[in-house]
Amino acid sequence: MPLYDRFGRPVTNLRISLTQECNFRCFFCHREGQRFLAKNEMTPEEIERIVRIASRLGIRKVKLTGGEPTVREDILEIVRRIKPYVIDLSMTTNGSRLKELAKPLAKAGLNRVNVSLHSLKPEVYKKITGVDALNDVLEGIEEAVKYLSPVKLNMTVMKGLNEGEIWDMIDFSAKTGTILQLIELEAPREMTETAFFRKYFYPLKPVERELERKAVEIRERTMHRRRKYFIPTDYGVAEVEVVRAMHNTVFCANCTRLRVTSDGKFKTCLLRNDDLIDFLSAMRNGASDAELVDILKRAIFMREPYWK
Ligand SMILES: Nc1nc2c(ncn2[C@@H]2O[C@H](COP(=O)(O)OP(=O)(O)OP(=O)(O)O)[C@@H](O)[C@H]2O)c(=O)[nH]1
Ligand code: SF4
Ligand code: SF4
Repeated sequence: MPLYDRFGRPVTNLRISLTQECNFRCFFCHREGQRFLAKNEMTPEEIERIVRIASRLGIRKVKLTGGEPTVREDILEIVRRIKPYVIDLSMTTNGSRLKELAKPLAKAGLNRVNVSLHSLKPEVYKKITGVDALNDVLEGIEEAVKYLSPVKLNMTVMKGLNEGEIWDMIDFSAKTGTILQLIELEAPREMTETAFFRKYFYPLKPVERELERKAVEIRERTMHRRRKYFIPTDYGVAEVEVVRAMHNTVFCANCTRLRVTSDGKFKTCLLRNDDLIDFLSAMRNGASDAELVDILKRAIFMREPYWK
């Protein structure tokens, strides 16, 4: 049985940032909301221990994130160590190393991947990510579909950059047998009035209306109450999920996630930074499992919906 927070939300997912390092330089990167660069990374043993403890409290879904998780040399060991405690073990990646890693990751126990793919145009891709890696990523996706299905493609939609590619991307996802996630740019409250946010924010509500009109079927996930649209294309039916978090009270009311920063702190919300609870120091100072359970429970108690 999972634990519930004060707002009646079960906590069933752990999103673990393995590193803040990344081989890309996306200009809008939020690094899982971790504002300060941390070099102090958890070891595979420490990651395994916190996953084992969380699994005892009903947290059986784990997502590995970053930075870029595959830049860690010990990524296969990490996956191998935590898989025994996890039902759904997934990773969010930029896809640049998937061509060589998809098969070994699957063998180590990874179930699925989400790959960032913001554009199919090499020049736009480079403008967004800072690297000329579109071909590598496309090859990585092809490999991932063989071993880590279902593969989700994450497209953060930004005004003036890639909003004109949404329908091409829907075709591409049908063609490749992947699921497309259209993601609205998001930021904490204090940043929503910045020139940067105003410049790139592209609201997805109108796109959702169009998807609604074209869909042959619509399903709703319990997680965030996100809607998934089944859209007919020339290549078969595409599955399109919309991630629209900004000012979305329903999204937050159905959030079941707890985050772990790369330097071993629980983080209760992507958009908050006043909510960090250090467990790694306690672990390194000899804390017992029972003490770590208490720290985890404290983090769950602190959780609250960001948009209320
Ligand atoms: N505000 C908010 N945004 C989120 C949250 N989870 C994911 N997102 C957004 O969705 C993007 C893609 O998330 P992913 O890491 O692919 O994970 P996911 O799609 O949520 O997870 P699965 O569907 O279970 O694979 C992130 O970069 C965020 O912008 C969340 O809990 N809160
Ligand atoms: S690939 Fe991901 S972690 Fe790396 S810079 Fe881009 S958004 Fe950030
Ligand atoms: S409370 Fe809302 S903003 Fe915070 S992590 Fe959950 S869904 Fe995201």
